[in-house]
Formats: sequence, C-alpha cells, structure tokens
Amino acid sequence: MPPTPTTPPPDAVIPERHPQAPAPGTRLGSHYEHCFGCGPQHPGGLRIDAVAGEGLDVTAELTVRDVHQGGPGLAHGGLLTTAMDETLGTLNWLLHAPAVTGRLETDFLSPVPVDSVLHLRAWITGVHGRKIYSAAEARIGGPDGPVAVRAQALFVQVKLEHFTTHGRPEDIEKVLDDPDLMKRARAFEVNP
Ligand SMILES: CCCCCCCC(=O)SCCNC(=O)CCNC(=O)[C@H](O)C(C)(C)COP(=O)(O)OP(=O)(O)OC[C@H]1O[C@@H](n2cnc3c(N)ncnc32)[C@H](O)[C@@H]1OP(=O)(O)O
Repeated sequence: MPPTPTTPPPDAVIPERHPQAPAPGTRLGSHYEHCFGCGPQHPGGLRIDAVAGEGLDVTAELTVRDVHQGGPGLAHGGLLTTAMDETLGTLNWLLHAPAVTGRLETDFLSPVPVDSVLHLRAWITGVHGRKIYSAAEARIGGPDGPVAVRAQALFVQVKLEHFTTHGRPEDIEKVLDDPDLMKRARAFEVNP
C-alpha cells in the first residue's frame, strides 16, 4: 500500500508495553458507560469489549445486529468504521497514553451481513512524539476468516483538558461527580 498520513515515518518507534498495562488476556471493558462503541448503557451501541493481547495488540468481537444495518441485511459502513475506531482506541491501555483519533482510513473489502460475527484485531505500528500509528482488521466467520474490513489510524496523545474543555459541561460534571475513582479516570482514559 502506498504511504499515507497513517503510515508511521521511518524514525517512528515500537514502544514497550507499559509496565502497568493490563495482562494479556484481560478484558478491557467499557471506558464510559454511554460510549457508542463500548458502553453497556447505550441502547444501540456496539458494546465492544476488547481483550489485551500478548504484545501491543488487542482483539474483540462484534456481532452485527439489526440496528447496525445500512443496506437491507447488511452492516452500515460507518458503523464498521466505528468498530475499528473503538478497537484501535483500546490500544491506549497498553501504552497508558490517552489519545484520540486524528485520522482513520478504512477499506471495505467485502459486504458484512447482519448476524455476522466480526473478529477484530488492532495493533500499534509505531509511535512518533505524540502520534500513535496503528492498524486494524475485521475478519468474518472466525479469527482466521477472510478480512472484510481493514483500517489504518493516527491517534494523537492528549491531556485531560482535551475532554474537560470541549465536552458538554453537564456530561463532564456527571463523570467528575462519580464517587467511583476508576470510572472517573476511565471516562477520559486519563489514567488507564
Ligand atoms: C476517551 C477515548 C475514547 C476512544 C474512542 C475512540 C477514539 C475516538 O473516536 S476519539 C474522538 C474522535 N476524535 C476527535 O474528536 C479528535 C478531534 N481533533 C482534535 O482534538 C485535534 O485535532 C487533535 C487532538 C487530534 C490534534 O490537535 P493538537 O493536539 O493541537 O495537535 P497538533 O499539533 O494539531 O497535531 C499533533 C501532530 O499530529 C498530526 N495530526 C493531527 N491531526 C492529523 C490528521 N488528521 N492527519 C494527519 N496528521 C495529523 C499533526 O500534523 C502533528 O504532527 P507533528 O507533531 O509531526 O507536527
């Protein structure tokens, strides 16, 4: 593939897994209960629950449901991009570096019928300053099935202020008022 802004530059590095990264096999759960990508409280959300891999990688599964349709009986492409975005976002946990999507490129290789189980995998391809480069794929029918969707991304590391400055105030306040410290931290992936 030709280089794009999501291709790591030659002097990007592959960092170490953070010493406090979740152990391989750990379910990462939801970072925010109302998140469209992973929140259990979201009625139509994707409820992605990624699992930490051995290295700088994660896996997840997504069952495509009726509410995810674009064409009749087929997954909406934007929805599939969201699944890639969310899975890529969980890589933050392996670096302990809160980061947001700056750029996300998605290739749709084959249609994805409703009721399909997608096997998602995401991995870090390089880090350069605040920029985290990563890639993901979604295989259909099993972890070794054909690749239906492929993505490359550039995430940019941010500070807590990114969320507290820009988020709708009532939602930020609700999170900050939560007595559960872990929930507060995870909502912003500030101290994963
Ligand atoms: C809590 C986690 C939830 C996880 C959910 C899944 C992930 C998400 O969907 S996050 C939500 C979607 N993303 C966003 O809302 C981000 C919106 N954008 C922004 O806030 C800003 O543009 C942001 C933070 C990405 C970059 O801004 P800023 O911090 O000022 O950095 P900036 O100096 O512009 O860029 C830093 C570097 O990234 C590069 N960069 C930034 N954006 C892009 C881009 N779109 N394409 C290519 N390069 C980019 C810059 O060129 C710069 O490179 P260099 O260091 O070599 O000069």
